[in-house]
Amino acid sequence: MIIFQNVSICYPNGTYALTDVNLKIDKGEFVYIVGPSGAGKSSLLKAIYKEVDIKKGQLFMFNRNVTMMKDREIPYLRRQMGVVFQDFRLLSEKNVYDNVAFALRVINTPSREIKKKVLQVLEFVGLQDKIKNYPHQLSGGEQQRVSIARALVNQPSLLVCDEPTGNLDPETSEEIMSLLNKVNLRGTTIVMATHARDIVDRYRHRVIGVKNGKIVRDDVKGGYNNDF
Ligand SMILES: Nc1ncnc2c1ncn2[C@@H]1O[C@H](COP(=O)(O)OP(=O)(O)OP(=O)(O)O)[C@@H](O)[C@H]1O
Repeated sequence: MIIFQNVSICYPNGTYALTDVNLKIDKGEFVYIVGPSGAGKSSLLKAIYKEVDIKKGQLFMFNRNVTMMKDREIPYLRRQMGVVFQDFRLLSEKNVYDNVAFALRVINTPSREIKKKVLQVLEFVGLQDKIKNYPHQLSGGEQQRVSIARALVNQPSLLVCDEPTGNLDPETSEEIMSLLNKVNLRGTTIVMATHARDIVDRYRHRVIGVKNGKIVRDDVKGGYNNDF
């Protein structure tokens, strides 16, 4: 599903965030990206959702070479994935229903289909009773559920999560993790950058360690460890 071949990423100011990264992620996998602050975890995710250019190497996604993809093609690629951030990034002036529906409206989905899909996904994340609430009327965990619902409403095969539990207390983080596990069990591939040692140790999945822009470990069902 995702193949990095000797990928390097360099920001406009000359900082190399990834150098010569080789990585293959198969359909259906759940992969943690771990590593110290500034290691390149978010940059690796940004390469996947095409927010940064690839300086060197090749990136293949969904059986396509997307390395030099034209800007106008990027929205079509992004429709095949959902992205979840630490800070939720909800639209504060829209209620739960409209935050989720927005993702479908921008691609001109018929309104009857929007209603069906939005209600289904909100039930899946357990927010069917809060559809009229605004983000400020929700807890952090509920806001993250809305952002997961928004990421999933278009039924993507890939979910990219950048520190999805970074702003949540341990108990709420557990709830979000069990939701993400449920998503993965339905067949969605998940790539998740995290600093949450407890979570990586408790919900065992493949662990990729990044340090100084390089992959330094890749363990099947590994724990967090300190020595990356
Ligand atoms: N927009 C940018 N412009 C220039 N350099 C950047 C930019 N974004 C990140 N960097 C640099 O790229 C490197 C990798 O950053 P990245 O955000 O990918 O790390 P990270 O592992 O996600 O860190 P954290 O755990 O703190 O979020 C760092 O040296 C960072 O300073």
